[in-house]
Amino acid sequence: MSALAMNETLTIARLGQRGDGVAETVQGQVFVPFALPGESVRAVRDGDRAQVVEILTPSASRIAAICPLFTRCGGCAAQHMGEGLYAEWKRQQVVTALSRAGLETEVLPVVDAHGVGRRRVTFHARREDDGMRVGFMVAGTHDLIEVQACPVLAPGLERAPIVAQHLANRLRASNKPLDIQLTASEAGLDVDIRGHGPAGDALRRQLTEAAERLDLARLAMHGEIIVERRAPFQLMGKAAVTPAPGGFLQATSEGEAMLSRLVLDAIPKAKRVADLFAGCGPFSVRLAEKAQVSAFESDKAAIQALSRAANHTQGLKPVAAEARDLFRRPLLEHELNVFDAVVLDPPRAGAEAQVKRLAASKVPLVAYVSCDVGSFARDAALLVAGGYALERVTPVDQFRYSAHIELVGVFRKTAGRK
Ligand SMILES: C[S@@+](CC[C@H](N)C(=O)[O-])C[C@H]1O[C@@H](n2cnc3c(N)ncnc32)[C@H](O)[C@@H]1O
Repeated sequence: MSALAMNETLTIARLGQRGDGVAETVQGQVFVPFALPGESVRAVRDGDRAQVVEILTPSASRIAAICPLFTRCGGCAAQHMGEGLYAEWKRQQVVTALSRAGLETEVLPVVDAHGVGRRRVTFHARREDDGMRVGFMVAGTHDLIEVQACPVLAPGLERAPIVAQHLANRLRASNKPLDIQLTASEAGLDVDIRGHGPAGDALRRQLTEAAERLDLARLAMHGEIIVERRAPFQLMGKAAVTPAPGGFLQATSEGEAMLSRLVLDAIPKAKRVADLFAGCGPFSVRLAEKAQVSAFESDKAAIQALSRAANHTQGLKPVAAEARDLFRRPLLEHELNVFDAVVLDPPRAGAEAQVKRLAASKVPLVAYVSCDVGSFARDAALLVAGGYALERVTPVDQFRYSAHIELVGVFRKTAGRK
């Protein structure tokens, strides 16, 4: 904190996008982590940020955090918000982004999709004087905080902190900072370690022995499988999908099911559907219960996982899966026009190149799943300019207590290009 730090009383006017309280002062906005609208707080200010020293008048919406590490661990931003305030804060992020892009539509209430909790967690590990330290990053620092249990994780990840510590200890000789990602699957823990570099034969033997001892389903390094004792799978509709190590997965299984339901509801009669940015196929395998699906995705391993799952699931209509970079080689209008509906679920950057082609197409319905309200609003404006009406947006919360929000937007072609 600088020598200019000041201790003063601030009144919180609203919540910022990341969940900080925001006070309006004569010097401009001040962001106050863990303060709520309507609260008066004594705080130490440093530039446009301030740390609460004392809450003078607590908000009626303030609740007790469920985790003793809240405010120290960087994982959660919003355990102190009551349910109503929390849901409206998340919904407003969507409303604000759309209105900034000049878009008007119905934004439905936030759908809670936490379910039994997050099915994937990444621990950071690094060597310190007294051994390997394993934990989460402390918010805004490079410090690690050790975590014995994390209440936002699914029960299948209960052993995750112990497993991560054990694996980190085995890898201590490398002296490298590691990311240890653990995913709860139906067959047990699926682990992928990053940061170590290639494993030689001796280390592979050691890790195989560790996987036995820890009863892991699969252990990989940098996405390369060291040992697969049982194929780790996720149930997606009627399909059992084994994602590639470290491959994308929706954060909760409830979130994946909810996003899929919203997508299916948006395009109920479609007979030919394109699933763009399909990942390992959670939408494709569910859509294929009723429609012929063409899936596109840049990650070859994800496409293989999708194809394998679709081929092994009884009663699905054909699923054609193609590895394709949709930023560089988006589907063109003539390729798009054969579909009754297009589903797209791009990464945070959105899908500008693909959406420009979609805007110029004749596809009647588009279901756009997004994990970033800013890129969604930009892309939505392009679709609207191309003659689509944005009928509704449903925010979906699968990252409980974080500032993150997902959504499903439904677009219908109503006119030619404007
Ligand atoms: C938000 S994930 C969605 C995946 C899938 N729909 C799901 O629900 O699991 C975004 C996907 O886009 C893929 N992706 C990223 N960049 C891409 C690109 N340039 N072209 C095609 N796919 C891309 C990622 O590999 C990832 O699988």
